[in-house]
Amino acid sequence: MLINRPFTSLPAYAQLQEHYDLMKDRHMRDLFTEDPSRFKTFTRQFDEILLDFSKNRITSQTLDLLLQLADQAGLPDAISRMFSGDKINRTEDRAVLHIALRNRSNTPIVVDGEDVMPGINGVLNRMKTFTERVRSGEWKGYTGETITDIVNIGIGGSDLGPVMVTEALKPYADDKKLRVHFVSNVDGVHIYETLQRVKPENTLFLIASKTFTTQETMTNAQSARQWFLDNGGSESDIAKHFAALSTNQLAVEKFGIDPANMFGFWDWVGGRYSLWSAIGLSIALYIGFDNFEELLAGGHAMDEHFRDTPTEQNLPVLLALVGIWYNNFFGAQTEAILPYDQYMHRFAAYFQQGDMESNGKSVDRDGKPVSWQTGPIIWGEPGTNGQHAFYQLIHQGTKLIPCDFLAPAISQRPIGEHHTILMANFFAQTEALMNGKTADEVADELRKSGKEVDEVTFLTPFKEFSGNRPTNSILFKKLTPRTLGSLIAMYEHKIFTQGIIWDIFSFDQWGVELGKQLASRILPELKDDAPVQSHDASTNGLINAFKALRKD
Ligand SMILES: O=P(O)(O)OC[C@H]1O[C@H](O)[C@H](O)[C@@H](O)[C@@H]1O
Repeated sequence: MLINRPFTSLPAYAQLQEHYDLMKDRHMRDLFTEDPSRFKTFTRQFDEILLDFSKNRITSQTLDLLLQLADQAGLPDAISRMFSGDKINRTEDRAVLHIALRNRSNTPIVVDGEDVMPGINGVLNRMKTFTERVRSGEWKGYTGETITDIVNIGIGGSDLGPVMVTEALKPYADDKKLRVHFVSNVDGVHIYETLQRVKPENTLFLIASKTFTTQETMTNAQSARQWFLDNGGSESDIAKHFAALSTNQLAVEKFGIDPANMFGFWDWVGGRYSLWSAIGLSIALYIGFDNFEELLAGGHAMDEHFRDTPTEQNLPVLLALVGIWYNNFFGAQTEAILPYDQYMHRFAAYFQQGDMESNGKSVDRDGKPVSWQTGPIIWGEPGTNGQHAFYQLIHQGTKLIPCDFLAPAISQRPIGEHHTILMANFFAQTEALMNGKTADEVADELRKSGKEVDEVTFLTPFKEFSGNRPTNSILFKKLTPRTLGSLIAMYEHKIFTQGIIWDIFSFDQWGVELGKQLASRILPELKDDAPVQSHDASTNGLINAFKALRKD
C-alpha cells in the first residue's frame, strides 16, 4: 500500500502556506540581487541536461519545505514500489512498468511472480529483426517492391508518442529509408489525406492500439484495409502490409492480421507511456533500431537518476515541486512547455496527454473528493512562434503562467546565424519574464525618445512589465535520441511525483469513458432521419438540427 495522507494534512503543507505569505510579494529581481550565487544554488546537471530553476519565486527555505513535503508524502517509498512492480495502479489492479521497457541493465522486475524482462527483450528482438528487414528492403510488398511508407493508425498514447518522437528525431532518418505518416482522428479527412500520399504496394500499415477496440483506430484500420483491397491488394496480401501493435491477440487475429506480424505488450504499460513498447515500432522503423535503443537508454538513465538520486538533486522531483509551489500556493492554473527547437514541435501536445490524463483527477486515493488543486492545464508551442502569438499574456496578463523553456546548445541544422538568434530569444524571454521593466525605466526611455511629459505619463503603465514571472530553463547539448529519451522520462517522473504528493492515482483515466459510452449510444440514433427525444433539450436539439442540415 502506498502511504496516502491528504496533501493538505502534510505538516510541510501548513508551513508552506505560512511561507507563501512571506514570499508572495517578493520579487525575483531582489532575490537575485541578494544572492549572487543563486544560479549555482538552483541549477542541477544530469548527463548533458542542465536544469536552471533559479528564475522561480523560491528561496532555499522554500525548497527545503517542498522537499519535506515530498518526503512526508512518502515519495521515496512510492518510487521503489513503482520500480519493483507493485500494483500501484489500484483502480485497474495493475503494475506501472514503462520503466521496465527501457530497463537496459536487465535486472529482473517481477510481476505476479514472473520476471517481465525476458518477455520485453523477446519483443524488442522481434522489433529489431522486423525493422532491419523492412529498412533493408528485404521485406517485400505484394508486388515484390520494397516498403517506402509506414502508416501508423492509432490514437492517444498509440499516436502522440510516435508522432512526437519521429518529429523530434527527424535528423536521424536522414538516410530516407522510409517515410512515416500518422492517422489518428476518426474524421475521414485524416485517413483520406494520408492515403492520397501512399501506394498500396509500398505501404505498411501499423495498427497501434493497446486494447484493439478503440473506435477511432478500428474504423481507420478497416478503411485502410478496404482501400488496400480496392486498390490492388488481396486478402492473402494483407500479411505483407499490416502489422499490429497491441496487447489483445484475439482481437488482432479477428481483424485478420497474421499473429506473426503482431508485436505485443502488457497491461502494465499505460497508453500514454507506451512509446517505449511495441507502440514505438514506427519510431524504430523511421530512425533505425540502434537509435531506438539509444532512446530507451536515455529513458533508462533518467530512471536510474530518479530512483537513486537524493530528492534535492533529482531533476524530476525538483520540477514537480516547483510546479506544486505555483499550482497549490500561488493558484496557477496552467503550465506552458516552450521548446526552442522546431523538431520538438509536438512535445507540449505529447505532455498534454501525459500530464492531463495522468493527473486530471479530483478524488484522492481513498476515493474522497480532494480539497486541493491537482494537475495543471498543459499547453505550449515552439519558440519563437509563441512569442509572436501568446507571450503577450504571459508577460503582461493577469494570470501567472509558469513556463518551461527547453533548448539545445547545438542545432541539428546549423544554418548561418539561425540558432544563435533563436537562443538570443530564449535567454531574452526568460530574462524579461523575471526582471520585467519598471515604470521608472519605461518613463526614462520614453523621455529619452523625445516624448512630452503628458505622453510619458499616459504611456508608462502600458509599457511597464511587472516581471516576477517564473521559468525553468532546460538546456541540453543536442537533441539526440538519448537526450530525448531522458527528457521524456524526466517529465514522466515529474508527473508521477506530483500524483504521489497530491495523493491521486496517476495511471488510470476513467474520465475518458463517459464520452465514449454516450457516443456509442448516440451512433445508432444518427443512422436515420427520425427526430430523437431521448436526451436533454440541448442534445436533442443539436442532433435534430444536424439531421436537418445534412439533408441536401
Ligand atoms: O491504444 P488504445 O487502446 O487504442 O487506446 C488509445 C487511447 O485511448 C483511450 O481513450 C485512453 O484515454 C488513452 O490513454 C489511450 O492511449
